[in-house]
Amino acid sequence: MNIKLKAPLKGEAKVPGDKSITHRAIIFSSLAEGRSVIHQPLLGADCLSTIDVFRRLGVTITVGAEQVIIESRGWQQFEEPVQALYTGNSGTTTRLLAGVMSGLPFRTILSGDASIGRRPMKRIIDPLTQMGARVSGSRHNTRTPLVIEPARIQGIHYTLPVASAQVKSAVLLAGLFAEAPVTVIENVRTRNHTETMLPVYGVPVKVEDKAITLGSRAIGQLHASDFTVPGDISSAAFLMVAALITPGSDITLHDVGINETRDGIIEVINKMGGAIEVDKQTTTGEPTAAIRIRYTENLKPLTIEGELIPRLIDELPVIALLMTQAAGTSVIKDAEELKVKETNRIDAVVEELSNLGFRLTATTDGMIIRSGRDHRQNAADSRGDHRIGMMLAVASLLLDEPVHIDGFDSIAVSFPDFMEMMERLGA
Ligand SMILES: O=C(O)C1=C[C@@H](OP(=O)(O)O)[C@@H](O)[C@H](O)C1
Ligand SMILES: C=C(OP(=O)(O)O)C(=O)O
Repeated sequence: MNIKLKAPLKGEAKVPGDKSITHRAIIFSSLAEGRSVIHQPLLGADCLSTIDVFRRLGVTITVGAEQVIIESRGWQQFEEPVQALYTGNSGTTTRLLAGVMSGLPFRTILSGDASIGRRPMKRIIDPLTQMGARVSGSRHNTRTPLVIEPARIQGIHYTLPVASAQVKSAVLLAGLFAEAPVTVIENVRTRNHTETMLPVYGVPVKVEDKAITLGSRAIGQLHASDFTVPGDISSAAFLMVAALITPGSDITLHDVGINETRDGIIEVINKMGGAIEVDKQTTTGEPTAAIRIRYTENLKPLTIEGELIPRLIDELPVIALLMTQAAGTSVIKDAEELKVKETNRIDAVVEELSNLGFRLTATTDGMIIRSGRDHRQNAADSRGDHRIGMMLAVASLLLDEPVHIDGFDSIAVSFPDFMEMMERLGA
């Protein structure tokens, strides 16, 4: 697709629902007996993959534009599937559901697309196996398809070897079925939606410093509940960066989730001197805000590393683009995890933006980003990765010629209305 976005961006918008939270709301609602309504869900392809899996287990799920209604007879009434369960392009679906399936009384097989087939699964197979789950993967237990046999799940005290909310959540979800308490220790904090949402669905969770604990057989306390999903800050990030880098822009994004484990991009924009105003809303559930962003000249370069990285992991491709507009050299460190996302996002960002003339160098754990641009080609490849596709579309705001982006339809994974929203804001 040929894309040339023009600015300035003006006006107000509401970004789609949070992907991580929508996945979890679908999972908890499907496991619980009764009727649950998810308000303002994300209906991107990844969340539809999670819905599809539970439909195959016999859960009735009605998808509307503003809400998803889940009517379940509870996990004990799930039907044994007669096919492998397809998880599409979604790492969250694959890893979280491996935890869930570990506790079910029948055999399941989880497999996804080619990208999922390249992503590491040993990180969940190891702790699940230690819990007594019978999970095996292809290629010496490192990849999908995952074959999961019924087993008695034991308690565990597990320290996460990688900062991953998906691994933490896989252990906690299997832990719902465990015969003894389950504790996960995370030395670097990752997104906390599993532990903050479980109590809404009736399951008490003890969070003490770095330790997250569930009681034994906690699944017994799970009940149906309604849930309102806030806007996804990871989707808002593309619009925020678009406005920051295009002269004359001034936009306000409403109802953006600003959970403290997800708000790293706000810290980055502030430290770079970007014009951002965060107006916190008083809500009972997830914290949200209206975020106003204006074009900013003379952005300051920045080095980001350490505990900040998990708080903005999915925003790094578009943050790297933002850093090309700073007056000096910026550095992203401690971000090796980018190599195992939908694609190797260190290589994808550095190579695709370098092809467009921007000045980036890959390092072992991130990248170095310099200011300025040499004119190069106007063709780029999303590599089948939604976040790379949208980052490249935002990059077109900085170019004179349209950019041809291969595989742009991958954006449907997390932000199907991205182009419509950009147009509504004047792009
Ligand atoms: O738990 C989640 O919902 C997610 C966790 C993160 O992955 P990791 O746990 O692999 O870091 C993130 O990149 C992904 O988009 C969603
Ligand atoms: C990494 C991502 O998602 P997942 O791991 O669920 O495929 C993402 O959305 O950027």
